[in-house]
Amino acid sequence: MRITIFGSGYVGLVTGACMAETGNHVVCVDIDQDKIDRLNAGDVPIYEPGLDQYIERNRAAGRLEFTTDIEYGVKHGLFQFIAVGTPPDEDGSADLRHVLAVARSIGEHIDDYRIIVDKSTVPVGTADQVKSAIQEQISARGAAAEFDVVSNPEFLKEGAAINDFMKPDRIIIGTDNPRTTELLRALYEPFNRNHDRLITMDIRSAELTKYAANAMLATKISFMNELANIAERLGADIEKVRIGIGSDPRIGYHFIYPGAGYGGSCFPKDVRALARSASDIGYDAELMNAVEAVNDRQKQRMYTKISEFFGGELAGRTVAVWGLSFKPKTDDMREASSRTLMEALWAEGAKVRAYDPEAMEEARRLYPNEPRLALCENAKETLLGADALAIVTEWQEFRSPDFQLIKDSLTHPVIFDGRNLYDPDTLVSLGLNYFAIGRSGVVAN
Ligand SMILES: NC(=O)c1ccc[n+]([C@@H]2O[C@H](COP(=O)([O-])OP(=O)(O)OC[C@H]3O[C@@H](n4cnc5c(N)ncnc54)[C@H](O)[C@@H]3O)[C@@H](O)[C@H]2O)c1
Ligand SMILES: O=c1ccn([C@@H]2O[C@H](COP(=O)(O)OP(=O)(O)O[C@H]3O[C@H](CO)[C@@H](O)[C@H](O)[C@H]3O)[C@@H](O)[C@H]2O)c(=O)[nH]1
Repeated sequence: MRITIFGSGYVGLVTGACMAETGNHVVCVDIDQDKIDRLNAGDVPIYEPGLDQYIERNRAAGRLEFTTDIEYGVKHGLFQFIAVGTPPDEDGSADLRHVLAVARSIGEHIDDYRIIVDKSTVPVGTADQVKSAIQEQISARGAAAEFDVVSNPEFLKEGAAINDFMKPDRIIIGTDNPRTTELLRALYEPFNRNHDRLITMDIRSAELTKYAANAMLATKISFMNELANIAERLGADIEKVRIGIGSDPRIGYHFIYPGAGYGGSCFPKDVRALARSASDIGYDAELMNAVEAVNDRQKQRMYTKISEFFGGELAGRTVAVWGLSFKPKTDDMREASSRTLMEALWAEGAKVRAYDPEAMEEARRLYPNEPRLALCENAKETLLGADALAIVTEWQEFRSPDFQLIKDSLTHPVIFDGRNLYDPDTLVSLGLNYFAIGRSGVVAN
C-alpha cells in the first residue's frame, strides 16, 4: 500500500520504517531540511535501537523515501499519517500548530480520496479541527476531494519502539466511517497476526484513550514516588514494598518503580494537557494535578538529597552525573530528570561532570558552551575531581560498577542513586555512603 507520513521524529520514523518493512511504499515528509538531508545520506538523526537497520534496509529496497516535498507526499499515499509534535503550550494545553499545518498542507494538494490518520497525541475534538482545516483549503481552491479523518493514537515506548510497533498490545482505530476501519484493518494486518488487537471506537473516545493510558501510567509512578517519600521517613524500604504490592495481579509489577521522577516527551505534557482539557470544560482534574505536582517535586529529590548531605553548601562542589537521557536506550532528553538536577546544582554554584551512553550529542545541543558542564568520555572519567556521584538514568552499564574505584576517586565517598540500582548493605560495607529513593540513607563509618 502507499503511505505518507508527516513528521520524521520518533513516531514518524518508527511508523515509516515498520510499515515499509512489511512491504508498503512509504514516503516520509518533514519540514526540517537538515533532518531530511541526513536521512537521505543514510544518517539516522535519533537513537532508537534497531531503527537504523530498518531504515537502511527499506531505503535500499526503494520502499522508504524521505522528502520535504509536501505535494509529492500528498499525491503519494492513500493513507496520510500525521506524526508531528504536539508540544505543551504555555498554558499546558497541547499546541496543535503543527498538526493543523499538516492538515492545511493536505487540503492544498489533495485531489483524490485520502484517509488522514492522526497518530500524534491530540486532545478530544482535534479530528474535527483537522477535518475543517482540510475542507477550508479544498474549498478555497474551488476543488472537490473526498477524505476521512481517523484517530489512531500511538503507544510505542522510546527505547523499545520497533518491538512495540511490530507487536502492539492494541491498535486503536477511532472512526465515524466503517470503510476506513476495513482499510486500516488491511494496513495493520501484518502487525495483528497472532490474535486480533484492533479495537474500533468513535473518534473522540480514541483521542481520549491515548491520554487515559499515559495518565494512568504516570499516576502509578507518582503514587510510588509519593509512597517512597513516606517509606523513607518511616524507616521502611520502598523496594521491599514494591515487590510486596506488585505480587497482587490487580496491581502488577509494571510501572511501579520509584525514582527521580518521570520525564520524556509524553507523560509530563500529556498529564498537563489532560488536566487543561478538563479545566477548559469546567472540571477540576484534581488527581491529574496531583500526579503532576508529585512528579515536579520528585524531580527535585536528587538535588535536595545532595544539598542536605553537603549542609546546603554546594558552591564550588562538583557532582558526577551518570545518565542524561530521560530513560535508558534513548538519546532523548526532553523533560529528563537529569536536566532538573543539573540546573538546580548550577543555580547553587556547583559544577557537573556527566556521561550518558547515547545522549552526549543531545546534551551538547541543549547546553552549548556551558562552562559548568563537563561532558566526559565514559563513566569513570566523570569521577575525576568530583565530590559525589549521582545516578539519574538506569543504563545497564551503571548496574555493576567498580565501587572501589568510585570510592577512591570521589573526594566524598557518596552515591545518590535516583533509580535504586544497588544494595545498601553492600555499599556501606565497602565504605560508601549511599542515598537512594524511598530507603533510609546509609552512612559508612
Ligand atoms: N516519542 C514518543 O515516544 C511518542 C509515542 C507515542 C506518541 N507520541 C506522540 O507522537 C507525536 C510525535 O512525537 P515525536 O516524539 O515523534 O515528535 P518529534 O518532535 O520527535 O518529531 C516531530 C517531527 O515533526 C516535524 N514537523 C513539524 N511540523 C511539520 C509539518 N508541518 N510537516 C511535516 N513535518 C513536520 C518536525 O520537524 C519533527 O521532525 C506527538 O504528538 C507525541 O505526543 C510520541
Ligand atoms: O516504573 C516506572 C516506569 C517509568 N518511569 C519513568 O517514566 C518515564 C517514561 O517512561 P516510559 O513510559 O518507559 O517511556 P516513554 O517512551 O515516555 O513512553 C510513554 O509515553 C509514550 C508517548 O505517549 C507512550 O506511547 C508509551 O506507551 C508510554 O509508556 C521515564 O522517565 C521513566 O524513567 C518510572 O519512573 N517508573
